[in-house]
Amino acid sequence: MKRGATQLTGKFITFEGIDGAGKSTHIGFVRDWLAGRGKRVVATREPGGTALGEKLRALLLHETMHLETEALLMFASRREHLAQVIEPALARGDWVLSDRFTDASFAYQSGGRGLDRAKLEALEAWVHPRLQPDLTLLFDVPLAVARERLDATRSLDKFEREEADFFEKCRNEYLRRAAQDPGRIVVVDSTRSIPAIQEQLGHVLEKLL
Ligand SMILES: Nc1ncnc2c1ncn2[C@@H]1O[C@H](COP(=O)(O)OP(=O)(O)O)[C@@H](O)[C@H]1O
Ligand SMILES: Cc1cn([C@H]2C[C@H](O)[C@@H](COP(=O)(O)OP(=O)(O)O)O2)c(=O)[nH]c1=O
Repeated sequence: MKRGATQLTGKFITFEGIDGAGKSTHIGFVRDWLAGRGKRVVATREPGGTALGEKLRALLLHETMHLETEALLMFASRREHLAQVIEPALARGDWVLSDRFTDASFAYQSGGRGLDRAKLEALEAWVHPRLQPDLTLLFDVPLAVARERLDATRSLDKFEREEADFFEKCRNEYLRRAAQDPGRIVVVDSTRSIPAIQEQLGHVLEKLL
């Protein structure tokens, strides 16, 4: 994909879905799948992925703040992440796997919390006007399934403690975006078994090689 003046040769894959949908589980599989085919892979996450970004992540996940402050800090973390990690890796020809990217801001800050979508579009146009993921894997599960998986595993952060209605709205915004951009966003039915999902991921990845 052409991304403006700099020639970037690696591929950029993002992993999205509501909390507990299975993103972290499948990033490991995709990393191993690509490494097995000789690709150099950088696995990273948002918010975070840099020293500064991880500090912003700690604030974002644990402090109460104004909705616009939250959106701005998500994009501040992203700006640093692009400059320090994503763009240099793509320029080297590495594949970048990011646990969340800008679709998460639309799903959570706009879908979930109700921020005007136009404000996020403005931030997106500022922070990454030309770069979009080559592929976004949207792990989709009904809320009840995600909740059950999360409750079984870990203590919950600020976002994960939100009410059911919040996640329904996040999920709907993700699905709306997927319907609008089916060439980039692949919806993965994450209610299936892990091996069944991985078989689908293998087919999707083959097409990117
Ligand atoms: N398809 C699946 N079937 C059953 N359990 C799953 C599946 N995918 C993930 N899990 C489990 O659900 C929990 C949450 O998955 P995780 O990958 O951490 O989600 P996320 O990163 O999207 O929040 C983990 O314990 C994981 O092992
Ligand atoms: C990247 C991003 C994440 N988030 C939220 C979604 C998640 O609840 C939280 C952290 O994401 P995540 O890394 O998926 O959490 P975990 O490590 O617990 O699986 O940040 C946003 O609200 N907006 C964003 O732009």
